[in-house]
Amino acid sequence: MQDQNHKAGFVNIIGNPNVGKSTLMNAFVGERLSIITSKAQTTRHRILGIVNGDDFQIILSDTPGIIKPAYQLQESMMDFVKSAFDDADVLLYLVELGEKDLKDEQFFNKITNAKIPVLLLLNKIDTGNESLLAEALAHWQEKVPNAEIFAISALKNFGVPEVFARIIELLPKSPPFYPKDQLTDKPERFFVNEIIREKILLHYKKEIPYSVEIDTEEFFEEENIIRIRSVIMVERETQKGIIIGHKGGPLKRVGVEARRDLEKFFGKQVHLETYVKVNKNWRSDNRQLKRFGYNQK
Ligand SMILES: Nc1nc2c(ncn2[C@@H]2O[C@H](COP(=O)(O)OP(=O)(O)OP(=O)(O)O)[C@@H](O)[C@H]2O)c(=O)[nH]1
Repeated sequence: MQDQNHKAGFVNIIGNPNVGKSTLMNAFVGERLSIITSKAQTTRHRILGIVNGDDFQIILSDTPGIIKPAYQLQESMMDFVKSAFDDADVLLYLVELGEKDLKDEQFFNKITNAKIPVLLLLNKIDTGNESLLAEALAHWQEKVPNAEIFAISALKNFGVPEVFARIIELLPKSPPFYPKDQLTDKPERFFVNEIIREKILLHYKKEIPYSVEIDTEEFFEEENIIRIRSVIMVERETQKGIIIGHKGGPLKRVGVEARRDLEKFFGKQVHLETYVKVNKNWRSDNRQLKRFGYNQK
């Protein structure tokens, strides 16, 4: 049954490059032990992450292109920008301490005229002192009178919980937009592990899949490609030989098939590197089990 009090909505993060958007995302997500999605591309927003709680779902996205100089903006781009402002339930305008320059007036006017709540997050306050902070607060209050201002340090997680709480207050009552059970606690690496594991289940005899754990050590997204390095962990040297197989053929097949599925899943080209490592008796080691998410105690 749907909880009548459930809240859900779209929160759009805007701001100049390098002001700390990703760091803020990580602070939100880390704190709630929630998820970052598979960077789902929708027509209007680029979803950065979804933070789920029992009674809320925050869908965070940013608006690429919005801060580019006006001369680069084409008509269609302006529509895009407009829709980003209209569709969001809350706007997070991220600035950093010391930043004053408003490079794009049109964009700035959209913020000051926004019909939805604007939270102006003054980030990186750990880099300044009190007088700089006071000056910045006064500056932004005057420039964006419709905004609620929060002084934060995304890196040090200072002020972030307060922003988080305020966002939840501002979200409209709504059922979740994305399935919560499928997304909670499952970062991108989890999906990578699952896809590789599935191929191992398909291609090896019974006992092997149960001795295997996948650990994705690297997940690095570039503009056109995602570079992934995953370890296939086994308990014994003999299992390593079986996984690699005759002239490496079976392992190669796992890699090729997993990569194909990963490309479908992430909607992007994937470079996947897999290697096999013996981790003696990992299944009997509590610390290891916890690391792989089996033992939550
Ligand atoms: N001192 C300090 N540094 C921060 C803080 N937040 C972010 N940074 C740093 O600022 C730099 C840029 O942070 P990102 O989170 O990558 O910024 P971004 O806005 O996502 O950058 P783009 O995606 O390139 O637009 C990194 O070196 C961060 O470590 C903060 O609160 N304090």
